[in-house]
Amino acid sequence: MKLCEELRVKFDKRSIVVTALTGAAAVSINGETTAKAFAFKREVRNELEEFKNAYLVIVDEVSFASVADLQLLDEKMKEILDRPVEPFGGVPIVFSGDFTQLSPVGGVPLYKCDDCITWKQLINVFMELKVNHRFEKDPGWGKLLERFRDKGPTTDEVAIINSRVVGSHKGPLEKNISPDAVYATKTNVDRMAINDAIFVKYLEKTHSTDANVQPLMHTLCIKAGNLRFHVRGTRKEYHAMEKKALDIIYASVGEAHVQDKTKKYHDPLLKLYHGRPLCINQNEDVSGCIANGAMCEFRGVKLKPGVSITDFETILIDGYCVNCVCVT
Ligand SMILES: Nc1ncnc2c1ncn2[C@@H]1O[C@H](COP(=O)(O)OP(=O)(O)OP(=O)(O)O)[C@@H](O)[C@H]1O
Repeated sequence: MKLCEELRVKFDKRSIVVTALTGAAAVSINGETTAKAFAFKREVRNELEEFKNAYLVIVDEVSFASVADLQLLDEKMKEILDRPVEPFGGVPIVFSGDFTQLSPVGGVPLYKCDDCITWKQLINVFMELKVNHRFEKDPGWGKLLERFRDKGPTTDEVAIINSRVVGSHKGPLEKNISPDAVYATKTNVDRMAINDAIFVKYLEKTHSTDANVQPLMHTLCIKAGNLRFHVRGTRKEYHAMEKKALDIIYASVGEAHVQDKTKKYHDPLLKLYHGRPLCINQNEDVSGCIANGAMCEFRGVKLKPGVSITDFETILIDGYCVNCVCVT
């Protein structure tokens, strides 16, 4: 920016359009999602003025882009920049990413389509970064992961990886693991089980099993109040559930199982305490870091008008008394 000032070249917030395919990736580079910057989900308004000084676009985590995404980017950039013939509206793009990481959800990955002109014919420079800075303090582990990525691990390497599994007979003890360690799970059901176990451990340390002791206010469960079941064979018939069925759902069913009509997942019983790490699941304000996949921590809830703490009920979780509020 300083250099542009010196050269008297206009530099504004659209001179370099910093984007990433996912909200979480966009947050980590102080950018926005590619979809938001280039109107993937809406009509193009008159945005030429805003983008007239754009001379570079960055699209990070390109492995998440499908062939359709790239074609849409090409179309939208042509339309926004009012240059319908020039590929991507004539603005150079830097795509960065690693195709051995995650692929697009429900689309064809770019490397699988030979007819994708926007990808196969328009890329004119390819740079591979070969220095791995991430593992500077543990180069042996870095090399092992590199081989894992390229060819798959050897038998000896599998043994080394397994020796680091927490809870295994050879691996480190749970008490020696840093409190900010994160779990990697294969499925959402595994994630739910770990989250529930962490919550119960927290209750063991902080809560009472005595019904006469007032539950602590730093912990709160939020219960979905309008759970109904869909009558099989009908399109729109829903029935209320009996208390017994509801209790089973609150106790044993989680966000990985419950979808609403719009296919969004919901936890029937959200278990929260002050400081609990959470993952945001919507792109609310990507430039303000409130983006899908970004981490945050629970500080408190804003009750709806007309609801107060006198509406809290006490529920039992593994025998511990916990505050709960119902949302409908
Ligand atoms: N040139 C460099 N000198 C020193 N450290 C660096 C350099 N480049 C990157 N790093 C460090 O290496 C780590 C990984 O960098 P970065 O997140 O940019 O890599 P990446 O390839 O984009 O990773 P990902 O695959 O997760 O997107 C970071 O901790 C970063 O600070």
